[in-house]
Amino acid sequence: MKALLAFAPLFRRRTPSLLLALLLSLITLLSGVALLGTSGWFITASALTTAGLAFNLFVPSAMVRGFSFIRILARYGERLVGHNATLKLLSDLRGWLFAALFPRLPLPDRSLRHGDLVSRLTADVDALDTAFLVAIGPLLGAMFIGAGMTVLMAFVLPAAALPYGLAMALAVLAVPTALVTVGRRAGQKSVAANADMRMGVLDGLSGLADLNLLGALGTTQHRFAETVDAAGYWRLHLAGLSTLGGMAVQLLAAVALVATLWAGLVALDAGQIEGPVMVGLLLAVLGSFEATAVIVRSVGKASGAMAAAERLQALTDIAPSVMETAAPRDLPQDGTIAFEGIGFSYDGGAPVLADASFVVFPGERIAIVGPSGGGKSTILKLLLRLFDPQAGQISIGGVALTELRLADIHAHMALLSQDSPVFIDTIRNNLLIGRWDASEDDLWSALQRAQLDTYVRALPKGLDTVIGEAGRTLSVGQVRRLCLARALVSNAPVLLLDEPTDALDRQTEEAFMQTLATGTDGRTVIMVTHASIPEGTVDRVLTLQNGELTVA
Ligand SMILES: Nc1ncnc2c1ncn2[C@@H]1O[C@H](COP(=O)(O)OP(=O)(O)OP(=O)(O)O)[C@@H](O)[C@H]1O
Repeated sequence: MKALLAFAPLFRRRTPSLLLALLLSLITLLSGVALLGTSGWFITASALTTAGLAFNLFVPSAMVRGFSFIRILARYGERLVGHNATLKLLSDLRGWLFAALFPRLPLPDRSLRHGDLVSRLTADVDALDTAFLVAIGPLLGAMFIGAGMTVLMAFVLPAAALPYGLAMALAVLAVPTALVTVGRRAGQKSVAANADMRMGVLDGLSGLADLNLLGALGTTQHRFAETVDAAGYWRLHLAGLSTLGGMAVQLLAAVALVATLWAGLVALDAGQIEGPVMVGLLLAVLGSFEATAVIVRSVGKASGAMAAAERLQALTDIAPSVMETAAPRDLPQDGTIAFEGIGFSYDGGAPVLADASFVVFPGERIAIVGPSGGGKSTILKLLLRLFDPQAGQISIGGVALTELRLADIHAHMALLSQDSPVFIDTIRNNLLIGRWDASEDDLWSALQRAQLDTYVRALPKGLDTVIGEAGRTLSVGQVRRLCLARALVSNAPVLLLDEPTDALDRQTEEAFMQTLATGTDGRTVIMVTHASIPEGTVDRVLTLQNGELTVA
């Protein structure tokens, strides 16, 4: 519940629409109760009146028609306004989540696998955005109807007011509270099992070929079946609780009905109430309990929403790997990058860098070589300020990275990482991510420097060819070259290239090195590589060994 309350500010932003939806839902419920009450009174009164001569048929029949008309319109309006507010809430929640997520990337928690993150980004957000519509709204509506009916009873049939009020309070407050308390664990387990199921599907699909080749498909299927069984078990558990809750509410409705009938008959005998009014009241009592049936159905959703809120909140508990400075300085004109006495280890583990230093002047091209796992890619991550070093300082033009805006640092340096992604989109749009206002000529020039222009020109749709998920319609080497072209399209004065020639054949690798020597338009280049570097490609080669950098 505390986690759910943490999202109150987001709900508050949509207060007017949510209040309107609540008002319309109240009108729907009230007209439903009034419709039943009036019908009961009308039918009984006309049956009791001889030949209907002394009874005015027109007023009650107009009321019945009026209430049913109001009910239809109010329900339609409630759905329209409520769903509109929910969709807006959905976009607010997604915005909140991405804003919370970005400063925490790359996530340190390795247990948070891709599928689990997808689950949080989709199912958990969905469970939370409908919390008002399916849980909070109906609960408030039923409370209002219950209170209103109790007041009405106090005037018309005082003896039934107390039992009715008690039964209603139990149905609206005690039953849902008990269900939420008892169903809390099942709600959490159900949300977690659903997330596991989603992870199983995503992992299974992406690793299907390997699992097949390794003969591990059976084991994976078996594990997936267990996850599905667990999800089914907890869902059944929640459904069972919901059924029990429904039974409890029906029982309370029966108690309220019998108490009203009892008190009504006594009052009728004493001449304190008229027969048609008593029948109308009885039907209104039945109608008012309809509002509580929705709550019971919603309790499962409410438990799910609470568990989802906890899982989303847990993301914000992860400390961001770097903190943005409160008073940032502007990027200096001088683009000299200084890496001075850097000591770094991941999460307090073994040191990756120890007293590593180098300086790159604007327009210089340097290569960093060294053994695998030595920390070369880590240097690029530190330059982008994805992590802060524990010792030493990294600066641009004499200003420490910690004093600059993260957005400025990221605009200043374009990265081609070992796992740079391509998106299910056209080649053009994949390139435009580098610079959204790049011209057609800029795109072709970058493709040519990345040695991909001949291939793209031969495609029937050229730049507008859609590449599949994760670039499936391209070879690994072509994906690398496309990502390289994207980095070249960007206007960033510094290019950080992590194994840019990885997966390229010898000929393309040599051509790329040539491009690097002549086609980087005077930009600063810091390249991490295992490839052999032809003479004249870079100004300096640094070797990273045992956490220290030396000139090769
Ligand atoms: N996010 C991370 N969390 C914890 N340890 C990490 C992380 N990233 C890298 N490491 C570890 O830090 C060390 C240096 O990794 P890094 O990727 O910088 O090496 P590298 O020299 O680029 O290797 P390669 O040439 O194989 O790409 C390795 O031991 C690696 O396991």
